Amino acid sequence: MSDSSINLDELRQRIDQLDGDILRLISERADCAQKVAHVKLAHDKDAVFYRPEREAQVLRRIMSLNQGPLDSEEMARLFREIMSACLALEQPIKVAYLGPEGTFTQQAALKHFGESAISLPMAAIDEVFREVEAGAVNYGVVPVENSTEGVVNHTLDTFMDSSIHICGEVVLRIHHHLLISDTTRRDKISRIYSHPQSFGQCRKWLDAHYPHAERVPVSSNAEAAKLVKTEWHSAAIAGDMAAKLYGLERIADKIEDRPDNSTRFLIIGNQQVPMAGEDKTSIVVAMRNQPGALHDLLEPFHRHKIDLTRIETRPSRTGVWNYVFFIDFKGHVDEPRVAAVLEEVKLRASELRVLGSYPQGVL
Ligand SMILES: O=C(O)C(=O)C[C@]1(C(=O)O)C=C[C@@H](O)C=C1
Repeated sequence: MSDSSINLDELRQRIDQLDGDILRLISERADCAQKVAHVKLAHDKDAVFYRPEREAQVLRRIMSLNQGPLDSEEMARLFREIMSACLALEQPIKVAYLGPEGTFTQQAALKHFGESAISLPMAAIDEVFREVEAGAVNYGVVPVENSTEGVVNHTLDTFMDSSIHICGEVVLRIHHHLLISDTTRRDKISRIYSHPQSFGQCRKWLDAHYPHAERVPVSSNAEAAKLVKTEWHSAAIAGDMAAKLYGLERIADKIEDRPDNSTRFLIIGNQQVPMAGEDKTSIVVAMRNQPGALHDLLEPFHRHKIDLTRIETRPSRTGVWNYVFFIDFKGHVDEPRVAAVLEEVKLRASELRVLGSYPQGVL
């Protein structure tokens, strides 16, 4: 036996030993989570099992303890899955997302809740809201803004008619690929299907590589991938999940014009989330139509040194809501300085609603 094979055997024995230890520790952890569930139920028969603030703390702690060789994000992803399985033991979590299957929103849902969550596709954003409001699912996931294409107006508009809370956020790096099926003639591609936002995100690449192909907008990237299965002269722009789901081949990878192309998704639910330590708050404010309204609204944030991360204006759909602003800022409503700012804003606005305070996306 050569030296290298002795080493290999020894190393594999060590790995077997470690796997046994990891297995025992994960089982012990799962046992603890089950006990946590009993404690929660003993206090409240309608106990809430999913705790976004605790999950964010667990993942941040793992990332700060990690010393390699795996990188911290990779390590956090492994713990994400362990926690997801532990939560499923407490209560299987149902999550509605903007479908169909294979969309980036499904990818975001799984990134946030882990693979043990039961994810259910919905045909439209308002359907995701409705399912959560009706209690048919525990949580929902909807896209809210893309770094290249901007805000998803439909999501913001739906918040105006809903009493739902934001419980979390997740940011997903969006990589688009050009996909074909096994029957596609790759030298004869004359039609490309995708979602309008994805066409927007890959405009320059398409102009350079397929200037003459017809660009056909469809309701989702997954739908685009599905259509390509049956057409020999068509391709689709979609992500990894859709490619795998429909067994398509990637003939060009990462064709988005901006390498940092990412989409932010919101987790919506019926629960208010306690402070995690690094939180964000989203509010919607209606101001009367008068000069200086926006300045009046923002001035208290500036004075209390609160960091705004986003502000969007949407047309009001009722008489009362003249100007409607969606504002995100760092901090939690339970922090005194945030509570003070909101008190001031309330005096200046015709309407103020806190959509939610929630942990800043960790992964
Ligand atoms: O700490 C809790 O409340 C738990 O239920 C345990 C646990 C975990 O596995 O760490 C599981 C699910 C919750 O969402 C948060 C954390």
